[in-house]
Amino acid sequence: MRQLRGQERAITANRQTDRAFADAFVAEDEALRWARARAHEAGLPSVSPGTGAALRLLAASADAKAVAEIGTGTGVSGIYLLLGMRPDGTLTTVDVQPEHQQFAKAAFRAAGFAGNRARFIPGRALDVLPRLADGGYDLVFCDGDRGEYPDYLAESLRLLRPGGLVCFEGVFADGRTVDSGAQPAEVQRVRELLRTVRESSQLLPTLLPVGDGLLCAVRRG
Ligand SMILES: C[S@@+](CC[C@H](N)C(=O)[O-])C[C@H]1O[C@@H](n2cnc3c(N)ncnc32)[C@H](O)[C@@H]1O
Repeated sequence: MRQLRGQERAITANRQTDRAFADAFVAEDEALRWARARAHEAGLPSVSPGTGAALRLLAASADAKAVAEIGTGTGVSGIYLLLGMRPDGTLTTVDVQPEHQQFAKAAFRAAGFAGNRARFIPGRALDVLPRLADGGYDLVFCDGDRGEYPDYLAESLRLLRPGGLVCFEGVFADGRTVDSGAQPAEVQRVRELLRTVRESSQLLPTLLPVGDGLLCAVRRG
């Protein structure tokens, strides 16, 4: 392997330090720590504190009343979204594994959210999303199967109201998205998503370097 020179090493270290600093900037309470611990036990990734805080901020600035989430997991991202949403807002969250959703349900309760703040739908995203209302959502957060991200985009554009936001977690794919070596189909689908979002005249995008990369775009009015 090529040896890193001093300056390159310094840049790498600074980026890692900055990322860790941004994550440590976010204070997580007992409910979030509990949800993270359940994810860790199940071998499941959950959004980083920095990504969670970005989602909370986006939900708040969109004054979100209706949010759809693909990939409930154990509820880490869901807690952040609920914290940013209006107090009368509802999170509709989809996961193919109902046992993950049971943990999320308990985590939302521990975080102090009333039961009617979240609607849990078990099932595969591409089976469930077509049943959700056109234009009925202020924000759609995608954190399910990366190989399906371009399909989630098509569904999200239908679900979002004009001015609504779509976000995709993990678009760096642990550095594989920018790696010039051969990559699996899942990474190629993420690249396809990035191209489509960047070239769409319907969307105003940005790629936030939080966690494993959070691609966000506003659907133009
Ligand atoms: C990375 S985890 C989600 C973590 C969660 N967003 C959090 O931060 O706590 C991905 C979740 O997506 C679910 N999933 C995977 N493929 C799916 C699909 N096709 N449809 C719905 N859910 C899916 C998995 O069961 C898993 O719970």
